Amino acid sequence: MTTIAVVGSGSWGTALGMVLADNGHDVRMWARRADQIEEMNTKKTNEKYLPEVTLPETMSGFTSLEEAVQPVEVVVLAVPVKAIREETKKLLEVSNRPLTIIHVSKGIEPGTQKRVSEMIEEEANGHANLHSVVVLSGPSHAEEVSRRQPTTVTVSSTNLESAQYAQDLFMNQNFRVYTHSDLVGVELGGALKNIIALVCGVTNGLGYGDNTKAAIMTRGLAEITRMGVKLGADPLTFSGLSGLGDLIVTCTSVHSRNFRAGRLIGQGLSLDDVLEQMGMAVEGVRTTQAAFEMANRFEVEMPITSAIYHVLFNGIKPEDAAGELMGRVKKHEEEKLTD
Ligand SMILES: NC(=O)C1=CN([C@@H]2O[C@H](COP(=O)(O)OP(=O)(O)OC[C@H]3O[C@@H](n4cnc5c(N)ncnc54)[C@H](OP(=O)(O)O)[C@@H]3O)[C@@H](O)[C@H]2O)C=CC1
Ligand SMILES: O=C(CO)COP(=O)(O)O
Repeated sequence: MTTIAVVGSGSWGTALGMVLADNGHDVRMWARRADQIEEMNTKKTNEKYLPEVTLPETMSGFTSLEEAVQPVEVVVLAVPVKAIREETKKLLEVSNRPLTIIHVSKGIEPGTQKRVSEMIEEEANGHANLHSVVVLSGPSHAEEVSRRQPTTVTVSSTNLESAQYAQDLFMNQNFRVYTHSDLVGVELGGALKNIIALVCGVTNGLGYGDNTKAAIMTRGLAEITRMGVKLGADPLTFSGLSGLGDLIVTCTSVHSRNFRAGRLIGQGLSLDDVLEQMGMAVEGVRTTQAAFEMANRFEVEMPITSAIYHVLFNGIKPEDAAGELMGRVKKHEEEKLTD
């Protein structure tokens, strides 16, 4: 039995806390809202994020980050990407133990174009108590994990032993965990598929059907792979769980917030209205901005990312963006990814 803190008690943090509790670990959940912690401790529910789910007795909630992390050497960091730097900083300040941080967030930071593990390492600069950073990613909606439905994910780290440690913590009969050595590819796949899911949602909102969805998913994977290879990832990683696997689940599942947000945009709502209506992390929006910057910076062609960027941030109508994509110059489908 290991004592583990989960920082962030939204859908994903809560579902992963349940997996750890099922595995016999003592799980200390942190949330910033006192009413939520009160609910989790007394009613054993988290109605806002995972309705109709009962939390295990071995999950306890804390509003004090210090209290939550004080006895632990492993933290699952489960906040939206925009909160990663702040929570990492606070976490390292209040802990006096060597920490393994398992991050589970899927996105890239606009402005810096950093992956989440890079943001964590940057914030830890000067702190002796960061032992290692692991990413956990793959096709895994919280709603299904919390109902103990068979799910597979991948963990990756520059420190293989830490990835194996995370694998052992999470692995059970319903939750199968693979290790992977390509940290860059695993993080990029998880982040960039959210953009493609947004676009699939937009096409759905426009009334387009399955041909369009298949086109966006396939050509989306092509541009994710193109960018990944440019940044040093193994192209094969994008055919794995954290690439194609997560792309499939996010572009096709009713649970996907990115897909649902995209659908509302396709139906004509403004981005602000959509984000307010969703009330949960829609990571694809900020990651679209970051990926658009990366495409320009590294001169990588990402036409689908570019189209949704102009829809989200420049007022281009979704149907006009679709027309632009279809009217691009003739192309050969196969491409050479490396020089
Ligand atoms: N949901 C899923 O199925 C999956 C999600 N992920 C990834 O996990 C990450 C978290 O997503 P998810 O749990 O779904 O998001 P939710 O929207 O369900 O929950 C977000 C959680 O983070 C907290 N939070 C939001 N902003 C801040 C902040 N600035 N500082 C501290 N805490 C904050 C929220 O607290 P409050 O309630 O107080 O606002 C809430 O507890 C995302 O990167 C997502 O892509 C990955 C795989 C699956
Ligand atoms: O990453 C996810 C499933 O693997 C969750 O996707 P959404 O954030 O779109 O719900």
